[in-house]
Amino acid sequence: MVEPVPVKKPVKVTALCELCHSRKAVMRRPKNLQKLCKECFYHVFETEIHLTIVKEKIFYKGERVAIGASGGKDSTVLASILKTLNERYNYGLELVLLSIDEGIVGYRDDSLATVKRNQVQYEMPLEIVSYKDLYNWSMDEIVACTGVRSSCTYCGVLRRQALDRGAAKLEINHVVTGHNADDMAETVLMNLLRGDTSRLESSVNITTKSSGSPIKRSKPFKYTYQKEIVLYAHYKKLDYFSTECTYAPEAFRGTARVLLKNLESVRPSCILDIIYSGENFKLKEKKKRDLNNNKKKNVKSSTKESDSPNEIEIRNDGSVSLKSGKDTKKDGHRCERCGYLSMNSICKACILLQGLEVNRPKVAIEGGNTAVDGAGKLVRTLESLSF
Ligand SMILES: Nc1ncnc2c1ncn2[C@@H]1O[C@H](COP(=O)(O)OP(=O)(O)OP(=O)(O)O)[C@@H](O)[C@H]1O
Repeated sequence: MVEPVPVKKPVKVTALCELCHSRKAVMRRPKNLQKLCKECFYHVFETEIHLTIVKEKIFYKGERVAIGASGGKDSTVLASILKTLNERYNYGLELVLLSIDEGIVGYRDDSLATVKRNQVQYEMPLEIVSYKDLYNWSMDEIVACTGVRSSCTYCGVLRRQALDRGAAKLEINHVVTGHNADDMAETVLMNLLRGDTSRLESSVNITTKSSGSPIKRSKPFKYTYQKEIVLYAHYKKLDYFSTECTYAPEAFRGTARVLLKNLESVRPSCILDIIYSGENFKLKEKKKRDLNNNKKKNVKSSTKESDSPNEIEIRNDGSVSLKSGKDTKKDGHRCERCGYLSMNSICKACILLQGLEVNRPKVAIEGGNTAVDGAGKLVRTLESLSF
């Protein structure tokens, strides 16, 4: 009997890193599928963020900067990398962690514990500002009053102001957040799909400001892929909190996220390409005016003009948008209710809070959770808000 010839298994050639050509590649870089070793990945990841900071002139030497620290992966990597770059390139920044406690039991209390550990790990001071102290409402109470569906709108408006107020308390004029390229591309897609061309134009700015506020907000991760942030945090063994917020993500953003993930899987560069398209989108002046006029017609529920300059718009997907009205003032004006800087006579946070106050006794009497999911109920809730 003839012995079978042993089949030689092909020798597995381990891929070498495409940058250093000497170390073993351990990953395919999500942005361009390049095979890289860990060290080269750290190098390109950190250098690209440094180049964005320099090119966009995000900081000036000696600036005091507050890092919006939620304890999640993005802001934890942001704190870690700003510490590294600040030391490596001598930016001369004074970095402070600024956390907002929205009052979401079982979520924010746990993530704040992470930020407190980060405070020690990165040797940065930490300031915590809570919704309850600022607004006398926690997010849990707000959701009990208005329902889950609009929670992101309330939380977003209140958080932006809370970050500004926290920074002002620290006498800091610049807040950086961990918003990344995926977040940017999602926002562009959402505005595009809604036909919200006026927002589309400004949604890709790397530095922004709330109306009337002296505090800048920047996004050093504007061109940084979420998957790379996760890989960096993983390889560097950073201490971060990975649980999703208890309340559902903004409904339409979730849809845009799924769409973006599908697009990314067939063409990784599409995230940057979408941002690039957003950056080059410019409205003609006449179009801008026409759009503003058309928007007024679409408003389903509006505040009394004499009482408040803002309007609430309920979109088809059930999400809520606050729009600036006619009574717009110049920078440096203060909200008539809370006294905080605002371009309108009443700031967006106060508009929302006033509506909530009307419903607070009802929630207390019913003693239960009035949270509702349906867009119809949300519309009724908003219609019942009086200003
Ligand atoms: N409670 C908070 N306190 C301070 N900053 C916050 C807070 N929540 C969000 N931010 C800032 O806004 C950025 C974007 O927040 P978002 O809610 O989209 O979370 P995310 O994409 O999961 O980010 P992260 O992973 O940092 O939590 C965060 O990276 C952080 O800089």
